[in-house]
Amino acid sequence: MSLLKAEGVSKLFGGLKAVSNFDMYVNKGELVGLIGPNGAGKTTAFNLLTGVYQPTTGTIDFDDKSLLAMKPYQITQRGIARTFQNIRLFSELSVLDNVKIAYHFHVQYGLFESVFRVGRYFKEEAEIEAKAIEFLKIFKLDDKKDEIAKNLPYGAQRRLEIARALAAQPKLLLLDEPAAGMNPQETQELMTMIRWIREEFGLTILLIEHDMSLVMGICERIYVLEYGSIIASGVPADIKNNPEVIRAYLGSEVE
Ligand SMILES: Nc1ncnc2c1ncn2[C@@H]1O[C@H](COP(=O)(O)OP(=O)(O)OP(=O)(O)O)[C@@H](O)[C@H]1O
Repeated sequence: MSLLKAEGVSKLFGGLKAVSNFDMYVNKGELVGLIGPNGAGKTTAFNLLTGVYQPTTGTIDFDDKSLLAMKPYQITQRGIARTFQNIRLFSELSVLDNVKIAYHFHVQYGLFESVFRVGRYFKEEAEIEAKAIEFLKIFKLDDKKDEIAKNLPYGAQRRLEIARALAAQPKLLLLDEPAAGMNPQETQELMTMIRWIREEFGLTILLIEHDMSLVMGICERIYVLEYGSIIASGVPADIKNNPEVIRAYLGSEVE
């Protein structure tokens, strides 16, 4: 059953068709890749799926309901969390606070209790902190919980952004170039973490990535975008050998 389904989606910026007649689905529990050369429309597609942009044409359904006209925060509440190509952390806050903030939507205490800090407030704050630390552990960040986010090395900031997205308890996680700026060893570790969280949390994951070893290594299905249109889709072995894909990536290895 598809959790996410986009049909005939286009996005025009003035005369430029950044995304054109985009059809894709992601089944529950799948790990799907979205690849394509620079400027192909990958981030625009993510921005359409998360309500940052409204499509010029087409429909987007998530969990059997339309996402059209919904604001990004409403889409997060519906169960889609994402990371960004250019990391967007609360850079002046601690590592721990970055993850705790993601629980906002789930916190149950009312205004009285939060203002006067009584009863349930303390219990829930303690629970939130314990859960946030669990997420930090998954991403090997628990020993850095009190550091200011902006002082973390780049690879750790990327992992923190994923931990924060996960803390929003999404059904679908969208990762925009999670391995960007990571060295091969960090990329390998990240692959293991992505596989693990998918299993552990029963997540569905859609990721954009330029690192072909990561895409080919973990994705079950891949969509290839070029000039805003999907030129191929299928399992990694088929994508690797697809002449259209090789042409689009002319000069670079699809391995
Ligand atoms: N807000 C915008 N206004 C005008 N044009 C835009 C806007 N956002 C993206 N574009 C254009 O749409 C096209 C697709 O851009 P997009 O960032 O989605 O590509 P991408 O595949 O994510 O690229 P990259 O791999 O370099 O991140 C590009 O030509 C880009 O210049």
